Amino acid sequence: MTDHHDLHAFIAGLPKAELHVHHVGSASPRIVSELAARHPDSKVPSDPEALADFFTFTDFAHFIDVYLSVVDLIRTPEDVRLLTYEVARDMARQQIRYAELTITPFSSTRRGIDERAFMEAIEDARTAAEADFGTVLRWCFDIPGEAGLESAEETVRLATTDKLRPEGLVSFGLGGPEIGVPRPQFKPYFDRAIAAGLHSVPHAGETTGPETIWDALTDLRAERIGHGTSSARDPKLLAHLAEHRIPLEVCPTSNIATRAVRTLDEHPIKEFVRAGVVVTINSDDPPMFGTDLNNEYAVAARLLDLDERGLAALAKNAVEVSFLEDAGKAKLTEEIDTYTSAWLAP
Ligand SMILES: Nc1ncnc2c1ncn2[C@@H]1O[C@H](CCC(=O)c2cccc(C(=O)O)c2)[C@@H](O)[C@H]1O
Ligand SMILES: [Zn+2]
Repeated sequence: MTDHHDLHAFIAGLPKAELHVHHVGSASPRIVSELAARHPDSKVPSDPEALADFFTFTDFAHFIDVYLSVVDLIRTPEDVRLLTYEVARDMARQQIRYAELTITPFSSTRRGIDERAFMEAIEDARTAAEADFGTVLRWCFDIPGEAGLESAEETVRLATTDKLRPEGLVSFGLGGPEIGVPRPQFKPYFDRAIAAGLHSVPHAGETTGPETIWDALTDLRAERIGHGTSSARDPKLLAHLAEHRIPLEVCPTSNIATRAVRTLDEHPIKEFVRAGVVVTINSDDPPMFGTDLNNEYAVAARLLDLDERGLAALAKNAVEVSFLEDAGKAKLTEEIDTYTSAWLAP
């Protein structure tokens, strides 16, 4: 029988991949303070206690409001580089070896950051982070759906224009509120992104019902679903996800923080696994939700009653369904196996 403490230590050292985590949403209090000090007119508090209070949400709309006030702290290419590089440092401390970071370039270009300088800043941070911390980063550019089709056009343009498209870009997403923002209207933009070789990974069924997830599959040709929480209400959908091996990017603590799910014990992750759906564990906007990826693995261990082997299997799921190249996948999978065997050796 593994005790609780040992399992936490195991998770902390386990090499991991994260597939659903937002760029701005990963700004830790340390990073926020640094940005707030550069831009003292911002309404974001820099004191950690006041920040924890600021990061307590009444509902999803309130969360997006607060999220945008942190977006407002990112004003120059240097801010973008600092944020990206420091996020990678925080990831490396948790043994995150690979991450697909969701970036909303529209939010930065519409606030006046030059598009080329933006791309250079994230790419420079990516290269430096890999060299300095050993964490491999890839990008998902997402449309902030509520900002309308203008944001969709701008995002797909930035993602598919040869002179702009960053080397690390692997996928195309859709985020923000779902209520009142039907998915099918984004089909032409996803078609263009997919034609340019990007993978489709929209958020769906986080704050709306299973129909949104069907739309994401049918119209946006989703290869993985961000959250997909409400699929638990549709057995046919669960069977479809399982049969076609469409993974769900599950973010348990996020769902509680934004009030998409009432309590962790009511989280449907167990139903997903029971239905044979591939699940991956993710942190979404970790400092805003008072969590990190290690804590999300601990939550998953509790909800799914997992031991070390079960946790290693979850970590390997994420590697397998990631958009990392095959050699990188094989290397990280082997690292997970080696670590787990060494940990369990008598
Ligand atoms: N749990 C989440 N679920 C969904 N999305 C999440 C989650 N966490 C973080 N996001 C991010 O929030 C952004 C939302 C930004 C947005 O709605 C908006 C609307 C109008 C104007 C502007 C602007 O910038 O001017 C932005 C998304 O693109 C996404 O990357
Ligand atoms: Zn998300």
